[in-house]
Amino acid sequence: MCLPRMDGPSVFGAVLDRGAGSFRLGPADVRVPSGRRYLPGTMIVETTWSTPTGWAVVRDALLVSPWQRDARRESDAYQRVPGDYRAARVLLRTVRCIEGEVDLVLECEPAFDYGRQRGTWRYAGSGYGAAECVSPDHGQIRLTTDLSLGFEGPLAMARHRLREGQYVFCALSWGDGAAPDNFAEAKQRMAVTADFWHEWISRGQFPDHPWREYLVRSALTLKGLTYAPTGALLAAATASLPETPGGERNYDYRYSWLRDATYMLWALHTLGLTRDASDFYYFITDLAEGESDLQIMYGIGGERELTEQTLDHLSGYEGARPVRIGNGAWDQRQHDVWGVLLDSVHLHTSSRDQADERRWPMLVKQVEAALKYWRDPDQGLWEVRGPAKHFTASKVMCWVAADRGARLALLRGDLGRADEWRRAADEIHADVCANGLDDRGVFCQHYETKALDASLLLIPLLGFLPPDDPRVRATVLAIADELTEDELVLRYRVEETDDGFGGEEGTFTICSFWLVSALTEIGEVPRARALCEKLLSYASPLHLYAEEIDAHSGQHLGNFPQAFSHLALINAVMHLIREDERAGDVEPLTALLCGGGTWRSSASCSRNGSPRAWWSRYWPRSTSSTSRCRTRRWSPVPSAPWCYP
Ligand SMILES: OC[C@H]1O[C@H](O[C@H]2O[C@H](CO)[C@@H](O)[C@H](O)[C@H]2O)[C@H](O)[C@@H](O)[C@@H]1O
Repeated sequence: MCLPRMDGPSVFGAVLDRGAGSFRLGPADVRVPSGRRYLPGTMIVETTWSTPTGWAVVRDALLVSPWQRDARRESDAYQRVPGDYRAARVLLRTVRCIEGEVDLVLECEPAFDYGRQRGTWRYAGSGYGAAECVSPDHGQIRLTTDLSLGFEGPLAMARHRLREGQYVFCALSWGDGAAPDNFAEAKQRMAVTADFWHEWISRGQFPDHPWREYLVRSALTLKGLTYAPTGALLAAATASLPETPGGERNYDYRYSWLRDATYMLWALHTLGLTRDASDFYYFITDLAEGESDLQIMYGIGGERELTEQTLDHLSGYEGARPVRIGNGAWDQRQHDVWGVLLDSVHLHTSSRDQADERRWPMLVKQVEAALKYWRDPDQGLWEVRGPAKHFTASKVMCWVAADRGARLALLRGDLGRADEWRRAADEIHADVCANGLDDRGVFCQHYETKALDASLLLIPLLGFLPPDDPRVRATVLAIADELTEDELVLRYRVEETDDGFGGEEGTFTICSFWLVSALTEIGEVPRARALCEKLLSYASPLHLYAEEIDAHSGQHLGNFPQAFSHLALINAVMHLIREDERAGDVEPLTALLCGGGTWRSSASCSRNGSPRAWWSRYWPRSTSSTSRCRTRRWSPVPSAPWCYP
């Protein structure tokens, strides 16, 4: 747990070193729970314990509260428009004994500043139920409980025999967070938090399908990675969980990458969850105004410098060192950055038929940057720390910037720019097709290699070429056959790519889910379905995914939960569900998404803001009603013949 923000220094960091702070509430004599789950549709975790004497259920939640209209504005005040709820700055834990009796123990041992500083406990008030732990340099945290607390050095403890039907709570609060005073209030505030999550998730449109729960959990996870005061979206909730057991590929992902964030919005859009997008665009617009070049990533408060350092006092997860915070990629040049932003804005703008005027100058700058730099080498979307290369995927993304820029310019009636950017897009397209292929007709990692790279699975997904193009088919199948371990996809072969680090890495989950989508696109549906089923079988018991999977052990590797994996899961699963609909297995999802049982005109499809399936954005499928919707949408923009009728 990191305070006061998700990118702050940890207070409980035992995952990276047993001495770096921990907080346990559970049975005294059992360490492994019988089961864990999220309460459906929420971010409340429920852990069930079986002990020799009875059963207990623990619920944990970061509380969300209705916004207090008279709330004081603080230094970390909202930069975005406040909604009805805000983070309450309280971690609430409740315990109920459901059978027999359970000896309960609470052990709270904070270690501030990534374990570098111990605090001092003292009681707050006249009883034993409230205490605060004060650190010399890092503020304080408070514990409020209906148990009786005592202190053993840096450890606050409570012991209690809980009998059937009894319940207790404890709340950890910080900043201006106000903890509940008693169990009744705790229960009520847990219910408000559940309401918040239920309200949010019910804005989405989820197909009635056996895989629905994977979609719901992925969407909630992406929402959980939102930093509401600024609109920033985090790549993952952790730092330095290793990509190789015992290895050195340990990075801090508690930042906002443009790439990760805009792909997150793409996935949420697919499910009809579009409202979070505008906050992120305002976040980026603020940053881009006054800056000549947009960075590839920012701190979640908009910080520009994210200098990497190692925390050598920490032993690392299962000994994987060094532990890194900050991220050395922050000042890299990665040429996909303009394309991901333009694609995302284009998707959201065209589905709403409205554009934000303030955003346009910022977007113009991004297209111009893509056109200025696309001929240069870069570090690529995998952020390699070896020499810059002419990465094929980066050039494709520059094409995306020009292509989406041209479409947006046309929507605005800016015919001059639309024409100029269309011609630039065609030039980049031709360059990629001339230099990015090997002699088999397979797209390669960069212009001077024959190595494969899973980022090229984006070619059909972003509409650079249609899925029935032989080069697309050859690339997708080459990756499926040659860049996999036990069918799961590597982002590249580490021995063929100088990424600046040693050692192996696991298969990249985003790439495996991209392969599901790409195989579906090229018509290899049984293979896509088998891979998707396999990937879903690797989900953690809470349906969460880390960045990577070890293909041999199934172990999740890297930071956790990782937005990349979940956003790609959403798009892969929706690809296959659409195939089911096309085969007539289930009610057409497209009809559900457009808000009724029958298709309306393309105009109503877009005007009511309903999300047309993202996969149908670029190429017509002659028999589907989606293509009617799409055909009308795209027809004014002149481009490659396969894109438009
Ligand atoms: O490959 C080395 C790089 O690995 C990390 O980057 C990866 O995570 C990013 C956040 O999800 C993602 O945007 C990127 O595409 C991934 O390759 C790490 O952040 C980099 O510092 C490191 O160089």
